[in-house]
Amino acid sequence: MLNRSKSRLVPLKIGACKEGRNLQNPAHRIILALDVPDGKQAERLLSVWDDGFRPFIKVGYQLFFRVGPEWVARRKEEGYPVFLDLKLHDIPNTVARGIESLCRLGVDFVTLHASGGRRMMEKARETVEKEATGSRRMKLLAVTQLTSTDQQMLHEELGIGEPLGQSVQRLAVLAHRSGMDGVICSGLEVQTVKKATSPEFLAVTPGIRPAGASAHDQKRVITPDEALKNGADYLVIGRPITQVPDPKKAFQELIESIQ
Ligand SMILES: O=c1ccn([C@@H]2O[C@H](COP(=O)(O)O)[C@@H](O)[C@H]2O)c(=O)[nH]1
Repeated sequence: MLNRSKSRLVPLKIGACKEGRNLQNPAHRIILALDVPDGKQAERLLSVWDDGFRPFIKVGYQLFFRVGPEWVARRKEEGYPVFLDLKLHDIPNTVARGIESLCRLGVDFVTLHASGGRRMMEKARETVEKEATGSRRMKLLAVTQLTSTDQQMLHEELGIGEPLGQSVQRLAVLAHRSGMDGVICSGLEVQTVKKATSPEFLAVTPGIRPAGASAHDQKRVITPDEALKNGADYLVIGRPITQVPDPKKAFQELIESIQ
């Protein structure tokens, strides 16, 4: 439960996060994107793991705008590691104040756009430091270029002239220098990102597709196995698990493909 004894929500005990999870276990490297319309459907999906296993869950716009922070806080209370994928992007002060509110939920990861710039990211980092409880601090991940962006879109729609790989690398370096804990990038770019920053700098990779699966709207896709071989720390996977008749089986097959 949320502790409301003071005037604000007190962070809940963390069930698991990178430090608390055994990353030798491939199941702990998968982050399940809970892109479903409401809390009931999300809970039904999570209930397939009736053996006590708590997958790392990612809550994005669709679910968060429907269920709100209390639902997220409850999942933390139940022991789910939580990645809140809100991709914050605004003036530094507004992002910092938003981060301040999110820190109270005790979630593990939050995203913001690296293209918001150095000052925005630095202020976000200062805020999570200030709000940290004990050794526990929410981690900040900066989105480099969305995995739905390809070279043509980068040039023609976003007006960015540099090659896509170079843009990802440049934003990753900026994020690293601005105090971020890691980036969101494609599994195709992990080696470049780690080389340009540090091996400890987290590479969290969406756009994961088992061989032969539909890419949907993703452009820079890679198989789970290849992403891990490239050094990805976590694989974000949604539709290949959530949009199939047997999500537990799909999850299990993904794990087997990377073991
Ligand atoms: O660059 C990005 C940043 C975030 N995402 C999110 O990851 C999942 C991917 O879902 P799939 O169904 O496996 O494609 C989704 O929630 C995105 O919002 C991303 O794909 N790319």
